[in-house]
Amino acid sequence: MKIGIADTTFARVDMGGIAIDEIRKHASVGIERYVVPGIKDLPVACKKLIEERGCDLVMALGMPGSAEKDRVCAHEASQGLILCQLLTNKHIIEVFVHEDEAKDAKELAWLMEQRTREHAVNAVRLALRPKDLERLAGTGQRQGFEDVGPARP
Ligand SMILES: Cc1nc2c(=O)[nH]c(=O)nc-2n(C[C@H](O)[C@H](O)[C@H](O)CO)c1C
Repeated sequence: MKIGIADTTFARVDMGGIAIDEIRKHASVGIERYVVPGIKDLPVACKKLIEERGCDLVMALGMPGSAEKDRVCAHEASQGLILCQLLTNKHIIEVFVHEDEAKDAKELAWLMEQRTREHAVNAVRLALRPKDLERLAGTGQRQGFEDVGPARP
């Protein structure tokens, strides 16, 4: 089992390093890292991690900025990542933290780390322990900020 980590230099936090640190706490798997300039470069990095470097699942980590052009960029990158999943039949866990989700740089750093770590656990579950995800179905999990919990009638 090999997990790929694709991340960017545009991000203001070392999301790839954090993801690798978290994965190593939960599983003994091979890890391949591929760093690109920005989120629009992630789809091909993921495809290469899967097709050329033998990854079974990839995490795509990035930080869209707060300008309108960055939001468009994030949407385009997401579409590329979805297409890559369909072309390769492998999961890509997209971990995007929009810069304006946080009120300041301190909260941004916290959110980027928290969301990355929680999705790294999801990546391990998806790759190795799918039953763990089944147990969490419908429980209102969120990555980063608080879970919202299940809705009750
Ligand atoms: C406008 C823009 N916004 C972002 C962004 O919010 N986050 C990010 O990671 N990268 C951005 N980029 C860079 C592109 O994703 C890409 O790296 C370049 O267009 C080079 O292919 C661009 C060009």
